[in-house]
Amino acid sequence: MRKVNQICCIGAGYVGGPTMAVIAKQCPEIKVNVVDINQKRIDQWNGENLDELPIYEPGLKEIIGETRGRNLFFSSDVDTAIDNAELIFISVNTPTKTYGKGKGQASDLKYIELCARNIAKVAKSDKIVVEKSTLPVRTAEAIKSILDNTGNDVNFEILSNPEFLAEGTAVEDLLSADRVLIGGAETESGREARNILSWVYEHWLPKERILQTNVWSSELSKLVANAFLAQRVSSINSISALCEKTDANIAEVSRAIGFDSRIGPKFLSSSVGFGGSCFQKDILNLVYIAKSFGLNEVADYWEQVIIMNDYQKKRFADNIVSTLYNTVSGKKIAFYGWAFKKDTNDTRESAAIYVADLLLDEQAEITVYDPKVNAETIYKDLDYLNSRDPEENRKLLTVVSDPMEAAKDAHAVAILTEWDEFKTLDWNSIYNDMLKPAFLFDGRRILDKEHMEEIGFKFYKIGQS
Ligand SMILES: NC(=O)C1=CN([C@@H]2O[C@H](COP(=O)(O)OP(=O)(O)OC[C@H]3O[C@@H](n4cnc5c(N)ncnc54)[C@H](O)[C@@H]3O)[C@@H](O)[C@H]2O)C=CC1
Ligand SMILES: O=C(O)[C@H]1O[C@H](OP(=O)(O)OP(=O)(O)OC[C@H]2O[C@@H](n3ccc(=O)[nH]c3=O)[C@H](O)[C@@H]2O)[C@H](O)[C@@H](O)[C@@H]1O
Repeated sequence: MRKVNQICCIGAGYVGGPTMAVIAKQCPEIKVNVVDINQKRIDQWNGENLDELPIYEPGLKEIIGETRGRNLFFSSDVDTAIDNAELIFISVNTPTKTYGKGKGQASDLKYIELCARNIAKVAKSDKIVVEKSTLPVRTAEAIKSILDNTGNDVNFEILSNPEFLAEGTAVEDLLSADRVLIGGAETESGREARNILSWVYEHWLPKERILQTNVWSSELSKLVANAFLAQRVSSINSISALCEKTDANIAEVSRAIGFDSRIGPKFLSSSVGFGGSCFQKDILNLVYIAKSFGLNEVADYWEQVIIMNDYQKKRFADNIVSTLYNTVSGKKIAFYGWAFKKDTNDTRESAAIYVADLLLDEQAEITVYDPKVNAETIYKDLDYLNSRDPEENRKLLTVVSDPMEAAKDAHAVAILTEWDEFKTLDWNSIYNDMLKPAFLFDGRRILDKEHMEEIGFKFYKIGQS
């Protein structure tokens, strides 16, 4: 079987960086070039200080330390990397469109198309092009058409190889993936290409976990996997609202249903709402695709997952306002956490952004503490919503590097991210430093209600009355 010596990955982001680092670690004989047009990001990947990589993921800096300069290279020289590689991963962003047809729902494929055109322009020898980005079903057709019609008469084989890692556990997820999915054409060259990609993963994963399908099943499965995962979160969050009205406890309900092996215990933690760059984007894309085929009932069914998630974020913010005597104007509210989940510095679509925005509309004064997210990112997230002048955002919201400072003289503390360190804060001191009554809103269910009430807090925990 043919093997490959050089791999290139276009896109050095949350997927490209960790995925290629793990491939480089597990396949020392393969040279892996990760390229990006964002020079700043490349410089950060190449930086001396491994604590300042552009992406924070547990275990990542150790792997970068081991492989960078050995068989893992980061560069902005996209063309040379394409030219040298036999296998090219496309791992660029595919955000929701913000303009034109499909605005607000369809995926924006302009970066994908640019990559395809770049490959077509540069390639002088046969290439296997791998869709690593999450793409609408049948995108491979468009990529193939661009490559075949504008190329230099070389043969391109397109594979779909969606990524299933979750942020915060990316390295672990890559090293012991539940499965790797490879979709390819049912032709001799298609099968050969699939086997070559499978060989890369077989360096560390058992062959039974490497699934091969046709391209369209692979592309669609990625959207469906995210839709099913998000649906579980919205389902349990819908029930959290009911628990708060009925004295049932969402943790007990989750546990009780999760014991059923057909349901299973994972992804049943009620929260302030799911965030992250992909759940919402991928479901909206699924909704758009269904609509474009006239499948309106299918589209409505999945759209409800997003509607429920928006409701959960709004419910949390509304509850803060109504509990604080129906006004938060001029009141200091401390936000613990801004990232969309623990162990990542990623804030894309984080529930915290939307909760903050709703409270800022009510003229609250918010002070944010997050162990991994900086002020620049937080302001960028808020400004992006365009709800008020950027100066107003900076006036009403401050960012601090100490949780005690955030809580000082606050009317309320709200937990937006489940960082482990929040569980062991000195909650007695926090209580003492706050105005009374001191309100505590646990949007991640990480604190013990009885204990917090013993300290003196007026405590609200999502999914529990
Ligand atoms: N973030 C995650 O946990 C996961 C993301 N995905 C999917 O993977 C894809 C990438 O996501 P992320 O890594 O989070 O995005 P990201 O935004 O972190 O990284 C994408 C990178 O691609 C670069 N880029 C864009 N166009 C380029 C071009 N023409 N040439 C070279 N570089 C270019 C950008 O500068 C950026 O650094 C998306 O389709 C996403 O849906 C899939 C699984 C997990
Ligand atoms: O395509 C993607 O981008 C990735 O999306 C998710 O990964 P990620 O968004 O990084 O993180 P998750 O652990 O799935 O969490 C997503 C959101 O749901 C929330 N969540 C998760 C689980 C849960 O029980 N409750 C809950 O509120 C999290 O706090 C977070 O805000 C999927 O889990 C990955 O398999 C997928 O590859």
